[in-house]
Amino acid sequence: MHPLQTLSCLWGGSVINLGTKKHRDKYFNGIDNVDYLGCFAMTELHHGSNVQGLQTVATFDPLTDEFIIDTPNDGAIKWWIGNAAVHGKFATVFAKLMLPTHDTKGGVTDMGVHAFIVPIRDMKTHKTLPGVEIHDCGHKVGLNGVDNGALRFRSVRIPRNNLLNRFGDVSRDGKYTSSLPSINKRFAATLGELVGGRVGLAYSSVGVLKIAVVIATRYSLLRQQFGPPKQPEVSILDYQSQQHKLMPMLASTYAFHFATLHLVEKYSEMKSSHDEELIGDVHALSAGLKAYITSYTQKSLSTCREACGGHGYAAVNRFGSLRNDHDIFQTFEGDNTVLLQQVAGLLLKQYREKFQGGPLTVTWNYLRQSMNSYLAQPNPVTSRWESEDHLRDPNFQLDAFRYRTSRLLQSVAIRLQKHSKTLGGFGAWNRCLNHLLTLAESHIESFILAKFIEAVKNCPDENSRAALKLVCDLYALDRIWNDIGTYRNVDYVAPNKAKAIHKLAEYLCFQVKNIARELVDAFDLPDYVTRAPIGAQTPSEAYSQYTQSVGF
Ligand SMILES: Cc1cc2nc3c(=O)[nH]c(=O)nc-3n(C[C@H](O)[C@H](O)[C@H](O)COP(=O)(O)OP(=O)(O)OC[C@H]3O[C@@H](n4cnc5c(N)ncnc54)[C@H](O)[C@@H]3O)c2cc1C
Repeated sequence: MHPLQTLSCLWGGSVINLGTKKHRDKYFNGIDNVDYLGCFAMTELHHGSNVQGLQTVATFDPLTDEFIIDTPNDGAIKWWIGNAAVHGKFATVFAKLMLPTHDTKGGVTDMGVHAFIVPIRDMKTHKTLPGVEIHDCGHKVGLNGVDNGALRFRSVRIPRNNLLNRFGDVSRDGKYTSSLPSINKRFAATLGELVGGRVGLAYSSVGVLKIAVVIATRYSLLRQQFGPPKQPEVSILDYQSQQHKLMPMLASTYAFHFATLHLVEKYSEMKSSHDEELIGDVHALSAGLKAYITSYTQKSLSTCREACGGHGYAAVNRFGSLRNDHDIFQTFEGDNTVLLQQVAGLLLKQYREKFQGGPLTVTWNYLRQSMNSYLAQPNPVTSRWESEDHLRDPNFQLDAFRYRTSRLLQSVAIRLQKHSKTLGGFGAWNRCLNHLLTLAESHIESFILAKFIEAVKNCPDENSRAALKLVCDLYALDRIWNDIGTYRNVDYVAPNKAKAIHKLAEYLCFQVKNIARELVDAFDLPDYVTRAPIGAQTPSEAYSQYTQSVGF
């Protein structure tokens, strides 16, 4: 998805999802035909991740039936607001809703953060409206095709109807009503409506990863350096080290492809059914997959650049711009470290509910089955099994992933309980933070593997199924090997089995290399999408396109 589309989704999505019929009637067509270009103004100079710390205020004036939007100090200047500096006509401004208390002292009550539609430029002249001050946030590391602006409001008056009132409303006489009982519940519902952006980012990040993997793999097949004495040079993908850099990445790209397809499906199901359980699932999955995949892609972009040597550094071959433009995917729509903590928090909630006998939602269901067996010691017999059939058995692979998640979950729950006695909840959480992040990543990896295994099983064509199975096995065993210390520490894997896993993972890298061209071609990305001469689909054209790009 193009960043501009993400931006219009954020602005449009906020009006549609946080507003009610009157807002949809008034704004939908204008948003849809881009007459009403707008922006999503949540972040402030002093607060990004901590949305509840926002300081912009919207005070209700019962005399005029308006809200007055104010930036009380420099820390509350809206910052990084996409589309604000150049094109935006409207902004969805997140501000604390203040209601007069009707006492003699003229006090106000803070009802928590709400969203308001604030016009920022004149519809005809495009001039900035009175009371609104806008500046460009300046040149960025990447994504400079989209402007990001800073906004200050000085007593900007907007009609009461501009409150996006799906989760909380103010009546003509200044009374607050909401179907949700507390500020925290309203806040969660408001942010919960914004998961669409994360779904889009997770999906687009896989798109970026595909482009990078396609370029690096095709070039690695073409490029030749060294070889046995008096024999032709070999392709750099014949080197074990190059296979190790790129083939698990190719396998991960396939794994993420299936996981994000599932996420998009669940998201559209959620949008039509409004099913509570599904909403919880999609919230956790979108946070986890966005964080996990965008971090992985960002690291991979550097690996691909390096894997293509000097020519990988030529701007025309795109790794630099992909790396710069994608980098911020890790931060916007929720910082990855913050999002993973939400996943860990939800896992702990499920863990507590399990022990209180409550139901588990579908995505987490494996915890019910696995927790019981994993609280016992690993089986000393299976921990030694090392045959290829066993290691390539999806049951073993999934069991290993889920075992790790369950152990991490159980141990962090115990640690949190212990530390909270002396450090309090916040301190205990911070003491266990790295453990919690590992837990969240482990859960997401388990989910991704489960979806990959399902995709292999459902693949109708026998040859493609065999190829996918190979790729899936590489994904699983490479991940287990990466975390072999954890498995060894608890004797889930005995030394002989650890060795066998490593050997097989290396062999699978080699096998996947043998079908690497077909695997990248299957992404069906034409040259006008990859746009990197060294990654040209027709190998014979790669060098000539590249030399032409510098003027030969
Ligand atoms: C190009 C760009 C476009 C953007 N577009 C928009 C937009 O259109 N609208 C909008 O409202 N915002 C936008 N943003 C803002 C963006 O959403 C925020 O930057 C993002 O949410 C992160 O917040 P922050 O910058 O305050 O980071 P911080 O929260 O200050 O994070 C800084 C560091 O602290 C760490 N950290 C913070 N809290 C915790 C914690 N609890 N535990 C552990 N570590 C923590 C983070 O992991 C990070 O490493 C944009 C930003 C950029 C750069």
